[in-house]
Amino acid sequence: MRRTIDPPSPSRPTFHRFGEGAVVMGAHYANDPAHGDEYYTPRRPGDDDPLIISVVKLVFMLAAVPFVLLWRHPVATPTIVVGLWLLFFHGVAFTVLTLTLIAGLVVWYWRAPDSFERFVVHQVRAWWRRWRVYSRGWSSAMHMCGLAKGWGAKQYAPHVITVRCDPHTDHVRVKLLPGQTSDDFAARADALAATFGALACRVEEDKPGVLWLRFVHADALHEPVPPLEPDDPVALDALTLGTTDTGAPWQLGLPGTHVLVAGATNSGKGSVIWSTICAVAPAIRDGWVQVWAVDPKGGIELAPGAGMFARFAHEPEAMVQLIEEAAGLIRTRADAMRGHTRQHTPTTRDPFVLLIIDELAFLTAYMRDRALTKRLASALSVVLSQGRAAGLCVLAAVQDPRKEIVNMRDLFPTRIALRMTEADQVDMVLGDGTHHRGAHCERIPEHTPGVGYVAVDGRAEPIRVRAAYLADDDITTLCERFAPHRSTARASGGPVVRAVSTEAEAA
Ligand SMILES: Nc1ncnc2c1ncn2[C@@H]1O[C@H](COP(=O)(O)OP(=O)(O)OP(=O)(O)O)[C@@H](O)[C@H]1O
Repeated sequence: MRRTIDPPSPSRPTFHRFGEGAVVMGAHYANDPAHGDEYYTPRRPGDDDPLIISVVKLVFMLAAVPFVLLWRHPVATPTIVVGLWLLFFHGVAFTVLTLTLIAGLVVWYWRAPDSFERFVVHQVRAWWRRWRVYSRGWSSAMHMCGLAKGWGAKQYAPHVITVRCDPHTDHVRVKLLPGQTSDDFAARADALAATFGALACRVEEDKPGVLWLRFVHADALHEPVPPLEPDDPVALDALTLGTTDTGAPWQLGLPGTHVLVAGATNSGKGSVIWSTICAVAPAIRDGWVQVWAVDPKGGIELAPGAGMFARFAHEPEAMVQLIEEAAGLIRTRADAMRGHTRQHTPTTRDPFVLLIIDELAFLTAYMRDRALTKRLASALSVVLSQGRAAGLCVLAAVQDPRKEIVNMRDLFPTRIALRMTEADQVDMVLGDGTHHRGAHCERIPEHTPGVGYVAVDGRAEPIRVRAAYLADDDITTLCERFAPHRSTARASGGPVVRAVSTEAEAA
């Protein structure tokens, strides 16, 4: 016959020592195999609290309910609370109107998050930043940065006109004090950035007496830009090569200019070259743009794209020959154009030529053969001085922009400065005063290759950009998609042969 043991009263827990049975709180059965499996019913802590503690706990639990609801139902809870509050204090009509407005905002955010962000989130952030940052401490910040002025007993600070925000930058439009110039602010840019807790402050003149202070809080160019799908048909005067730090596309025009890309080793000069080739690729396929490529680094950088090139040379003699050919083409075109037109129009019979020279300094300064150097200098001066009108654009990369290395620097109207080793190289590339106006190329981190500054016509301040990056696979894909038909370009140091254009083929 089985013996039963009555459970003890829950209000009076029984404790046992190990060996005698399990020590548990609450109902207990002795660990006696003769009476079946041991079990116990654990009691929740606090069951035996005095009344006052239980009441306090209950109050805390009730106070936590709204937070728990908000946590679990972040949209429904505030909607119901706001709805009830409106209904109670403002009546039905107002409640319906407000809830409709809120629902409209929710739908806007859901259907078009980009425009919602631009017109609502950024606007609210701008109001907040203006009130919190650019109003309260503004005068004292200007004073501390040496940008306030005194007249008699009074002190004056520049006036904030507008504040705009995007995810990375605060744009503050400021009216200068009499006697101030944008250079005064540019000289204090680092101090302004530190005062307002920004990574950098860029100063841009808006109109006389008014400027924009761009306080950069996060680097919009931190992440690499993936390869960009080229426009088809190609617009040669607005090729998209990457992105600017405002998120806008970085566009470059080739007709009527030559482009110099300067940057230390591994600064990403190759990415500017490949982004340009990618942007003109559909026109290469269609035959009205040709790429002639010169790669003094033994063909390593440009060889993967040889299938896209009408000419390709990487041996000293062949490279000089190729540039002489370009000079010859320019002379022929100039003869044909004289008296008819002043600007070349590209066609498949007479295509626009993009002459790419990777590491120009090798050709101009480091080539040992003096005869070749002389031939090169003469051909290059024709190409750079007369090529623009004749439908030829030189895109050249250089590591060292010093005058003695690139003595033809001034013949490149468009310049791109990537990461540099020294601050004084910036003005050599982008022009006097650009470093002072914010093009701090020596501060570009090594881990962001492809980031640089570009001087833009009509704007005193350089813009910060990042070129799209094409990995080897992307270049292979590009060649497969856009190589011109029956290209006869060869990756060799020997003579190079013109690619057959579509129109010429048809003929
Ligand atoms: N735009 C870019 N975005 C991300 N990574 C890049 C970009 N451009 C280059 N890189 C990376 O940086 C490395 C060096 O780039 P690249 O060869 O273009 O530099 P470079 O300036 O031409 O150097 P060098 O003068 O030594 O030839 C590349 O292998 C690539 O990994």
